[in-house]
Amino acid sequence: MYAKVIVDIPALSLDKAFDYKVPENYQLFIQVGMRVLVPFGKRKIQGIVWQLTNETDVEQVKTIAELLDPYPVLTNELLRLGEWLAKETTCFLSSAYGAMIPSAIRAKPKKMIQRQVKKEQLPPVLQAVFANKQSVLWKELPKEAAFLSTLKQEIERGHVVVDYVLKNKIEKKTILCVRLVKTYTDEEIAKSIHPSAKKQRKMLEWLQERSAEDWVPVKDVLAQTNTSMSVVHTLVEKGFLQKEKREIYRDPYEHRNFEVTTALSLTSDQARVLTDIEKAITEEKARTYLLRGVTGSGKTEVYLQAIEHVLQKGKEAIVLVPEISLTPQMVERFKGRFGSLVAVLHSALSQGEKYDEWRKILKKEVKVVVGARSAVFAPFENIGLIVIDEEHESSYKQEDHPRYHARDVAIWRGKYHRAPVLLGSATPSLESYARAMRNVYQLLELPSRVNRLPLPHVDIIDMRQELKKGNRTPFSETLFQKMKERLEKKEQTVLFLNRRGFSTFVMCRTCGYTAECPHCEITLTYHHTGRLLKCHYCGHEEPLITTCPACSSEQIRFFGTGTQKVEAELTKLLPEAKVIRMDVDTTSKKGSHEKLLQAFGKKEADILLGTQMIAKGLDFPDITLVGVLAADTLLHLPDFRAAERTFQLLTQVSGRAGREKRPGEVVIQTYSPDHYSIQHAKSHDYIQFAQREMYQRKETGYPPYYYMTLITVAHEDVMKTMKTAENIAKFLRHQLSSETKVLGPTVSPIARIKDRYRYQCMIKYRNEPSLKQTLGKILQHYQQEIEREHLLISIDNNPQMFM
Ligand SMILES: Nc1ncnc2c1ncn2[C@@H]1O[C@H](COP(=O)(O)OP(=O)(O)OP(=O)(O)O)[C@@H](O)[C@H]1O
Ligand SMILES: [Zn+2]
Ligand SMILES: [Zn+2]
Repeated sequence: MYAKVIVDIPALSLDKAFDYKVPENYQLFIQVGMRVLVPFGKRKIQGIVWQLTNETDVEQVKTIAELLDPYPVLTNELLRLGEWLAKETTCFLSSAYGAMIPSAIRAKPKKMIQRQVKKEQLPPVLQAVFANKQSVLWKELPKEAAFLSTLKQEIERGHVVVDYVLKNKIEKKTILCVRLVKTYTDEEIAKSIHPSAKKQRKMLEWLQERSAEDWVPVKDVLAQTNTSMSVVHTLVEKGFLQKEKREIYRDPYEHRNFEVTTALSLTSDQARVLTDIEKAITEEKARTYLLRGVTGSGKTEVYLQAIEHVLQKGKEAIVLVPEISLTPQMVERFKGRFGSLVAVLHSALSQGEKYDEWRKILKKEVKVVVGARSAVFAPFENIGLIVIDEEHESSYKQEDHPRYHARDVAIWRGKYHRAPVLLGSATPSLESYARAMRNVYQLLELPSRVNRLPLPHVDIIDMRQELKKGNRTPFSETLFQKMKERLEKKEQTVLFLNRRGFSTFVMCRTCGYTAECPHCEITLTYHHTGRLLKCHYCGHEEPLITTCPACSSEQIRFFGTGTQKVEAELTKLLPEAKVIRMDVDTTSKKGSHEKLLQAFGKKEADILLGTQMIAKGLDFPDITLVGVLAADTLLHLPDFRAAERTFQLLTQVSGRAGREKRPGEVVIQTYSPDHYSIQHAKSHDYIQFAQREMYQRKETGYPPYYYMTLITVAHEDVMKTMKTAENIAKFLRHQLSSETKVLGPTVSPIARIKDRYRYQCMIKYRNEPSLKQTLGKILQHYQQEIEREHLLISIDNNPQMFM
C-alpha cells in the first residue's frame, strides 16, 4: 500500500503529491487526511495523506516514518476544498491545507486516546493498555497492525475517542472537582454525620442546593462554604462525595451569564424572508441568498431562527461575522439562544482557548460556530446553513496565502453539503448586488426597521465653512450643540473617527522631516502606550524622538487627529461629559474591549469615542446621536472602492442611532459635502448609490464589470524588481486575449516593505479562461529565483487592497 503525501514545504516544485510506502502495521489504520512524518532529502518533514493507492510508478519509494494522527485532521470534504482553493487562488496545496488546520493543532500537540465506556466493554488488548487509566498517549501505544486495527474499530464504534492535548503552556486544563454521589435525604445525613460536624453538614447542604450531582471545582466549594480540604477528605471517605480531576474547557465566556432568549415573534418582512430560507434548508437547496436589510431591520433574528430550523433538522450551521463586529453583544445573542451548542472562534482568543473551541467542533459537542473569516473551514460534516453577516466587509478576504474570499469558500461548501448560503448586509458589496440583479443570487429584502422606527435624520456639515467661521475644534457647531443636548437629556452619543488616514505621525515643523520605517517606505505611527513609533507593516519600533534627527530642532509635533487628541478636546470643551475611548491603544489588553462596551451599555459614560471597531453591531437603546468627525478619510484613498467603502461605513455608523423607541440623529462632518456617496448615505438610499457607482465602474472598467488580478513583484534589488515586473507584463500581454488589459508595471503604493522593493501589474479582464494557467507558468518560470533568491511574486485574484 502507498500513500500520496502533500509535504509541508511551500514551494512550487514540491507542490504535488509524493509517493511513500505505508508500513505494514499502519496499513489498516491509516486514513486520508491524517498527518505523517516522511523522509525528504536529508530531513524528515510533515505531510498530509492525500490519497491511498495500491501501486506507484516511483522506483525507489521511501517509507512513511511515523503516523502523526490517530484520526484525520482534515475531512474528505476539506481535502477537496483545498484542491479547489489552490487552483482558484493560485497557491500551494500545502498552504491551502495549512489555512484549514488551526495553528493550535499545527503546534504539535500530544495525541491521546480516551475510553468512553467501561474498561470491560473493550476488547482485551485495549483493556491491557488502558489498565486503570481513562486515557493513554498515542506515543505509548503499541504500533502492531493487529492492535491498530482493533483500535480503529473501537474508534469507529465510539468506544474510544481521539483527543489532542497541547504541550507546555497551553495544556488542557484540569482541576480538582467533587460531586455528590447522589441526592441525600435529611435522615441519611443525620444518620452518618454528627450534629457537631457543622462544616461537613454545611458542605453537603451547599452542594445539594447548588449543584445536585454535577461536578463542582473544589476551590469553589471551599470558598463558598468557608471550609477546608480535610472536610472534603472526610466526606469522600464516608462515601458522600466523589473526587476527581476533571477537564475544564478554557471557555472565554465562562464568567458571563448569557440571558437565555427565545425566538421573537417576527415582523411580516422577517417572516417572509425566513420562509424562503427555511424552505431552502428543508429542500437542501444550495442556493445563495443576499439579504439586504437596513440597519436595525432584524437580520440577526432571521439568522437565529434559520439556525434553529437547521438544528431541528439535526444539522450544523456556520456564522461568519467580521472580526471587529465579533463583539460581546453579538456573541451574547448566539450564546443566549443556543447556549453551549455554540463555539466562538476569533483572533483575540488565546491559543489554548482557540484550541478548546476547535476541539468542541471536532468532538461534535457543538452545532453552531460563530467566528471570523477562517471559521468558514470549521470541520463540520453535516452543514445545513452558512451565514455571512456584513458580507461586504473586506476582511473576509485573506490578504496572505492563500488569498481566499470566505464568501467563495462558503458557496463551495454550500454546494458540497447542499445547503443554502445566506449573505446579509445593509450595504451589500456591488459584486454581490450585481449577482443578485442577474439572479445568480436570490435577493431578499428587509426594507424597514423593526417596529417601523424611522432611520435616523442625517445632517451634513461642510467643515470648510466651519474653518471660515474660525472654528478650529474637531467639532462643528451643530455637532457640539447636539452633544450638549444629549448630555442634558442623559442620552448617549457615539463619535466615530476613522483610523485609516488618521494615524498619528510625527513631523518636524522646522524642516518637514517625518519619521519613516527604515525597512518600509511608510511613515511610523505614534503609539501613546509606551511612547513608541511603530511600523504597521513590519513591526519595527523605536522610541519617540524629541529632537529632529535632520535639523536638531525641537519643534517636533504630532500630526493627524487621533482619538487621543479628540478626547483631550472633549475634556476641554465638555468637562462634565464622561467619555469612553475605544481604539487600538485602549483595547489592546485582553477583555478590555468587552469591558468598555459593557460600561457604555450600563450608561457609565455619555460619549463613546472610537475607530472602526465601534462602527458595527452596536445595539444600545440610548444612543440617539452619532457624529462622524471626518467622512473624507476613506474617500480619498487610492482605491476604486473608496466611494463604496465610504457609503458603507457612513451607513453602518449612522445605523447605531435611534434603534429603540427614540429616533436618532446623525451629524456627518466632511470637506466634500456634495460627493454622491455622502449624499446617498444622508438619504439612506442604497439603490441610488449602487446604480450611480455601477455606472462609474462600467465607465472606468472595474468590478463588477471586470475581473482583476494584481501581481506584485518584490526583491531587495530595485533593478531586478523592475525588470522582472516588466518581463511578466510583457509575457501576459503576449499570452492573454486582446480585450484583456495589462496595466503597469508601476511602483506599488507602498514602494518598499521589509527591505524589498515592490512593483505591480494589474490585469483587468472579462473572460480569460486560460488566466490561471498563464499565472501558473509565470510562477514556474521564476521558481528557482523564488526559492533561492528571495524573489517574491504574489498573485491576488479579485484584490481588496491595492497596497
Ligand atoms: N421580530 C422582532 N420583534 C421585536 N424586536 C426585534 C425583532 N427582530 C429584531 N428585534 C430587535 O431589533 C433590534 C435590531 O435587530 P438586529 O440587531 O437584528 O438588526 P440588524 O439588521 O442585524 O442590524 P444591524 O445591521 O444594524 O446590526 C435588536 O435589538 C433586536 O433584538
Ligand atoms: Zn527638522
Ligand atoms: Zn516597516
